[in-house]
Amino acid sequence: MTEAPSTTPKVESSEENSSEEETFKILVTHPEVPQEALDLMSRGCKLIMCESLPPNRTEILQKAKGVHGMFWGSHIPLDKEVLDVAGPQLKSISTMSAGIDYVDVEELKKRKIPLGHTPIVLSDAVADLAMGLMLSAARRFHEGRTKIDSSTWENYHIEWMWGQDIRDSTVGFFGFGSIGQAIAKRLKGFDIERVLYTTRRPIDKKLEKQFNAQKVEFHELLAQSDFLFIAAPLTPETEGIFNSTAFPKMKKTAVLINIARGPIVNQDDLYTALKTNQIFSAGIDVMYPEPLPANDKLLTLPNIVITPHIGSATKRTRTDMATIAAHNVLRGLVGEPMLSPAY
Ligand SMILES: O=C(O)C(=O)CO
Repeated sequence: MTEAPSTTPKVESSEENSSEEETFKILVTHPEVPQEALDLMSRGCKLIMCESLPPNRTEILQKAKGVHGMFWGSHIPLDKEVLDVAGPQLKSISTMSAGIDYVDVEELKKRKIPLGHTPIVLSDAVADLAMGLMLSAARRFHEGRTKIDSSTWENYHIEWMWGQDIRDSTVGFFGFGSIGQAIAKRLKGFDIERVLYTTRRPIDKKLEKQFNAQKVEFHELLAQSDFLFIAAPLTPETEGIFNSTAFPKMKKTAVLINIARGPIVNQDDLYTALKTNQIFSAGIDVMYPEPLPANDKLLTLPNIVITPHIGSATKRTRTDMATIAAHNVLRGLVGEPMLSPAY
């Protein structure tokens, strides 16, 4: 990779004639950050490693004082308290995630601290998982497994375990950024009829053409989609938007897939929609809370496939995310533009 900053990160010493060369200190908030990223950062900087698993806020707060950079390796809230504890010398932060809903972005902007994150590089892995959820929810993988376990395998019925066809379907995207487009690319082999989408930001006309995609209003997306992917960030506008008002507008045969953030869907309302067959099924990789308690009522339903937030969980993807986050932090320290700035 050639993304290292053009100068070696060094603190400008405030002491005249200081003989001791000071180096930047970077707080690494997760003990399992891939070695490639640690090697990059430790070349010119001193790493302050957090050791707790699961990562814990108390340890982060204990170790944050006086650091210049933060490699934020978990989804623990990154807020005013953390920034206050760290102090005014803090000049660069990167998350190791695409979503930054757990970061107080306004507070960071106010303090003029650059923030990096790691979108794009995970889009393929997340899209692969989304395809898996789509197929397994459409064709009832989870329910099928329970039929085997309970010796109720009854395929002598012609209509037993009928699922939904993907060919000739209308696929909707709530959010059509990098992840949505990676899913649409994969769908090209499935002979779907058309793609509908909603987005905050307009997308390139060339992309619309490439995916035969059409921008629609949210209510049309709900009414027309046979498969509906949620691939948008969690914001005050998207929180809870899939709720008891939205589900009755969807087709009874619709399959909902969420690989973005749990709270975009009102989970109680999703439970009711699945239980009462307002929609056919769902496949979700994200939910709330995470981890989902083993006694959560969603887990009692036959028509939902649930994975434990593993969208980006492959060795290559997580290593790339960590490496990009490390470059972001290093670049922020020397005042260079980050590889993938969040703003
Ligand atoms: O990077 C993120 O935001 C994720 O949730 C990865 O799955």
